[in-house]
Amino acid sequence: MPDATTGVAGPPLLEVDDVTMQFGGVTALDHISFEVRRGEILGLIGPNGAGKTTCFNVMTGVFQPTSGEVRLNGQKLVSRSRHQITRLGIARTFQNIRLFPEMTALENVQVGGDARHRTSVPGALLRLPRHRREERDGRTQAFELLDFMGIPHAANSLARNLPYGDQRRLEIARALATGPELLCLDEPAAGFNPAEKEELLALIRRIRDRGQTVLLIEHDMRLVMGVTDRIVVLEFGRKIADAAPAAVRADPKVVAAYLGVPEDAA
Ligand SMILES: Nc1ncnc2c1ncn2[C@@H]1O[C@H](COP(=O)(O)OP(=O)(O)OP(=O)(O)O)[C@@H](O)[C@H]1O
Repeated sequence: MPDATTGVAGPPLLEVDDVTMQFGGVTALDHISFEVRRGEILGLIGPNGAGKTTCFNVMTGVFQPTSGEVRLNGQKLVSRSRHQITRLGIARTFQNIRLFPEMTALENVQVGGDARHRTSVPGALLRLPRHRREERDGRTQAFELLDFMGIPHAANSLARNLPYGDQRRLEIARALATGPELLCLDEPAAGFNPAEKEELLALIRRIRDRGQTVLLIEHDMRLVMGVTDRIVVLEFGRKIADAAPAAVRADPKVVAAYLGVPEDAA
C-alpha cells in the first residue's frame, strides 16, 4: 500500500529497531526505531549532537550498538563487519571527505566497485579471465558513474587535486560503485553554494530514479524539505518526529528543537 503522505510503496528496506548507543555516560541514541522504505528519500535531521552520524555508524557496522537491532531486507546487521554490510547493500559517504588522495578519481571509484567483485585473491594474482573481465567492467562502470555525477573530466586527476565540490561528488560516485540498495549521505552539501546545492538536489533525485533508496543527513532545511519524501527528527538521541516534510515543518516539537534556529544559522 502506498503511504498516504509520500506515495512511497513497499516493505521496509531498512529497519532500525529499538537501538541504543552509549559512549560511557553519553547516550547518543536512546531506543531509536524507524524504517527506510524502498524507493524513498528519507531525511535524518536534528541539532548538533542529536545522534545522526552515530545512527549511520551503527547501521554501517562502525559501532556495535549497546542494544537493539538493524535489519536490511530482514537480515540482521548488528555484529556484521563493515565489509559484509557493504556487500549486503548499504553504502555511505562521510561528513569529512574520505578519498584516496594519491589515486585518480577513476581509481577511487574502481576501489568502491571492488567491494562487489567475486574473484578470489589468487584469481586476481593469476589474472584469471574472470578477474580481467571484472576489472574491465569495473573501469567502464567507474567512467559511467563519474559521468552520472557530472565529473567525467576528473577521471584521470588525482583525488587530492580536485576542487572541493568534485571531491564531494566523487565520494558519492565511489559509494554508488558498490551497487548499494541504500545510499546514506552524511551532509553531502556541506560547503556548497546555493547553485551547487540545487545541482546536488537534482542528483539525489536522479539517484533515487535509478532505483536506489537514499537516507540523507543534512543541515540545510531548504534542501531537506525540497528533496525528501519523509523526515525523521532526532534530538538528544531520541526520535521526536517521523513524518512528511510539511508535517515536520509544522510540528511544534521540531520547531522548538530545530527549526527555531534561523535557517542561515542551521
Ligand atoms: N566515538 C564517540 N565517542 C564518544 N562520544 C561520541 C562518539 N561519537 C559520538 N559521540 C557523542 O554522541 C552524541 C551524538 O553525536 P553525533 O555525532 O552522532 O551527532 P550528530 O547529530 O551527527 O551531530 P552533528 O550534526 O554535529 O554532526 C554526541 O554527544 C557526541 O559527542
